[in-house]
Amino acid sequence: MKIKKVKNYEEMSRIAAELIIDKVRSNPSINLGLATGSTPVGMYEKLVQDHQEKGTSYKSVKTFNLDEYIGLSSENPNSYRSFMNKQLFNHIDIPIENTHVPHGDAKDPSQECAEYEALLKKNGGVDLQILGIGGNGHIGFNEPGTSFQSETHIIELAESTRRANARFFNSLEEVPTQAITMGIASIMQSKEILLLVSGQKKSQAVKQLLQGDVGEHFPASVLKTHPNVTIIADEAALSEVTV
Ligand SMILES: N[C@@H]1[C@@H](O)[C@H](O)[C@@H](COP(=O)(O)O)O[C@@H]1O
Repeated sequence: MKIKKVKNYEEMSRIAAELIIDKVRSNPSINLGLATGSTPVGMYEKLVQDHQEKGTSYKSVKTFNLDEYIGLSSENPNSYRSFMNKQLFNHIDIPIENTHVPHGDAKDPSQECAEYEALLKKNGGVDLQILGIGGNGHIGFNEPGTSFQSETHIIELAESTRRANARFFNSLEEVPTQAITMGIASIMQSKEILLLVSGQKKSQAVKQLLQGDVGEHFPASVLKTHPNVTIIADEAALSEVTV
């Protein structure tokens, strides 16, 4: 894993956006794997700004999001589909049919998982996957204990994850208990991975990632076995380790 140490959230967002813009310009039909959460918001803002000012086009780009809450329709403001439309898709020239987020309100969530995995394969997989990390080491919504062999599947959200994400909802009770997430194996099939980490509250997770063992107890540790991972982390996130 390559580690790029940056000053703060702003610099992390800028460098991540520059990397993506470079990739999109050199491969206009790239398949991007996208993440939600607070971490990539600044990066999306910069992609939108660049599109508006410099005209980087996403006409032939395809996107595949990591996960979605089960039970939330795409119109629900807390769905990851709404998040992506609001943060990115509505502001760039990507055809909406090129954007993929698992359907959280699918009648048969298991079938939706199988179809999402098939969709990834049919499109040749993800070229560049953007990731954030949960405080407990989750990537996508793959909670501790998830098999490294897992493909897109249904997950019971950890209590700590529901609490961390409750800030987006009116109350903790409203946070869904399950999600559909790309599996660890699905994520690992990506040709390249970019992990973004910012802030003191992620410093223990970063320490465990960099200094701990590889194992299913800490999902992000699998990234150490991938040949092409870059971590962009700010000083606060790296405050517990020396790099
Ligand atoms: N499913 C998402 C992840 O994809 C995200 O990386 C993580 C961290 O979120 P944040 O960036 O808000 O800290 O938690 C969420 O639960």
